[in-house]
Amino acid sequence: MTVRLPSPAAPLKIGTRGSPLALAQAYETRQRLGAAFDLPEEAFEIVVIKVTGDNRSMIDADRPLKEIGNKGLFTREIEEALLDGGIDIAVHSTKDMPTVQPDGLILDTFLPREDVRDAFISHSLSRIADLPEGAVVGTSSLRRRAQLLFKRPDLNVVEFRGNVQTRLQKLADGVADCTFLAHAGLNRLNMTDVPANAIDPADMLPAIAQGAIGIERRSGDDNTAELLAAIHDAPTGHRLAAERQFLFTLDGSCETPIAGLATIDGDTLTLTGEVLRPDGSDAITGTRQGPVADGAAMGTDLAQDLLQTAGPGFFDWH
Ligand SMILES: NCc1[nH]cc(CCC(=O)O)c1CC(=O)O
Repeated sequence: MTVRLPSPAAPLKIGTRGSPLALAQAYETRQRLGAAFDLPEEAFEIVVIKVTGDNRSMIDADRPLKEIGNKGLFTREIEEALLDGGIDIAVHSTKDMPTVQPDGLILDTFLPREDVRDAFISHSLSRIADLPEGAVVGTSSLRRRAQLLFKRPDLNVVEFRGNVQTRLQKLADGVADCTFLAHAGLNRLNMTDVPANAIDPADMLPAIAQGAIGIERRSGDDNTAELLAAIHDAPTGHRLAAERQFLFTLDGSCETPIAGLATIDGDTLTLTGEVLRPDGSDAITGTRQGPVADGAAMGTDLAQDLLQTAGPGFFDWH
């Protein structure tokens, strides 16, 4: 089959949320598709879709899965547009995506991954270890909160809601001594003036799929599948298969903060995962290593192992 290319008369409709980060990700997708098939910008139409999550103050992929995870708070309207044919593809931060897609939709295209690390943001300090006893940390991420309290029970964690700009303003106002953001977001928005220092994943394991743009399509749409195959990054796909299968298998314990990261070195994939009690009183980590193609099986195995170690009481915290 020869692929049918979009054109200015019949553009490929790219659906996205309207936030600056979401738009930057949609533009990157358009740019990569344009370059792969030598197409002008006008062969693509960016369709901005307002989503339920955008009306809420606490948008964060690190919320408990029970709150957002498989309800797809951020994605429902976009997925409806995709199913309706109002758009042809949907561009997402994979970190915000449920591990299971609605019937009729497939999420299997991933762009080359950006920086996976969290960034430490502070006007006066450069790393977590610099925080004085009792320092105030601003974050609404359950994961970051639990990870920090696990290592530093002395810290005072306060809620930091809203978008990147709002959170940075709070920091400038002195509401907290530091905050945290995914470094990928800062990079994609070219926010070079933000006082950010990348944190080693050994010190703060990132969220599943952090830094990875994922593109969703209709399952029967073979032409679009063929277009997307040209921009899919296989190593990123293998890493996310491991991380997202780990998350999927943990799904039953949906109130718990979860972190995970897969890396590839030659033919070997290494998956590290972490589950924590939300108050940071306990954390369990583990690692699996194996052939790149076995990532999903390693994700299942590691998750089952951590659940076993955690035992039934681990996730009862309230
Ligand atoms: N929680 C919202 C969200 N979803 C994706 C990113 C950053 C980009 C990415 O990880 O791909 C962010 C912001 C953040 O966590 O600082």
